[in-house]
Amino acid sequence: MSKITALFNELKASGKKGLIPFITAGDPDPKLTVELMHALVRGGSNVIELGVPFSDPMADGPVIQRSSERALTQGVTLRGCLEMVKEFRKADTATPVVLMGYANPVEQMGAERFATEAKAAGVDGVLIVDYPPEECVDFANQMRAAGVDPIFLLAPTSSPERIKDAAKIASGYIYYVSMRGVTGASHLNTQDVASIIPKIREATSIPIAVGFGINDAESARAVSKTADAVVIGSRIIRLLEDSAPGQAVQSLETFIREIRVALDS
Ligand SMILES: O=P(O)(O)OC[C@@H](O)[C@@H](O)c1c[nH]c2ccccc12
Repeated sequence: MSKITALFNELKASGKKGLIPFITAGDPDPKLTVELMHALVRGGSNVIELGVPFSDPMADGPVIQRSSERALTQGVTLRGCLEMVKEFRKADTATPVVLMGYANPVEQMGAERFATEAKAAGVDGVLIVDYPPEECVDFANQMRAAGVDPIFLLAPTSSPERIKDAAKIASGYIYYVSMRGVTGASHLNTQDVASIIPKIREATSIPIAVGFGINDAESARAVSKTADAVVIGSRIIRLLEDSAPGQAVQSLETFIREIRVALDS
């Protein structure tokens, strides 16, 4: 059983919901990423979604675009991201890490090689934004063969066929994007989310994480009523942008703890 699956089983058994924060590898400073990852865990995160910076992140809003640019300016590559996971694993072998990114860097490395190197570095899951489930059966199988969970996105616009395709090939969890548009939007409608999740559950028993537009304790708690886990990205990146130098790690831990408390209450 994969580490991600085991984690969701544990959460379910204890009646808890998963907290999945997103940070971009290398932002604000490549030297800080591993420390930020540990702060996320101390605050009560269950899975870390680590973004591989990319020059043309079409699914991302301005906040994560800026974050990606800052990381790229400092020379962060896919290999560099894998090095960071390796470094993180020296002190934390338990917390699942999901690498999130776009197809281009993965294709440059080659999917097979990527799968092996990701696994060797300690990556547990991969989410490639521009890989739709129906076109990625081989990719999903390659990842699974290497022991890495392939995670796919579903959206309000996903057809019943696509939901079925994703259910067939995904493992770990399915990522339901709460709304149309890009990351960092501010018009989350938790009622809409609540009405679609049962439809996905009809097609699959894989846990469902929901992201896009969750930016505080209240929205996290509301979404967690129907989802198995919540993903928070842009709000965290903004918090890192706004932190005084030297304060980022502590502010992040404090913010995550606040969300943890809300999810558990
Ligand atoms: O930023 P938000 O609205 O909190 O959404 C999560 C999101 O940032 C993270 O999961 C993510 C970052 N880039 C993505 C691209 C596609 C899907 C998801 C993502």
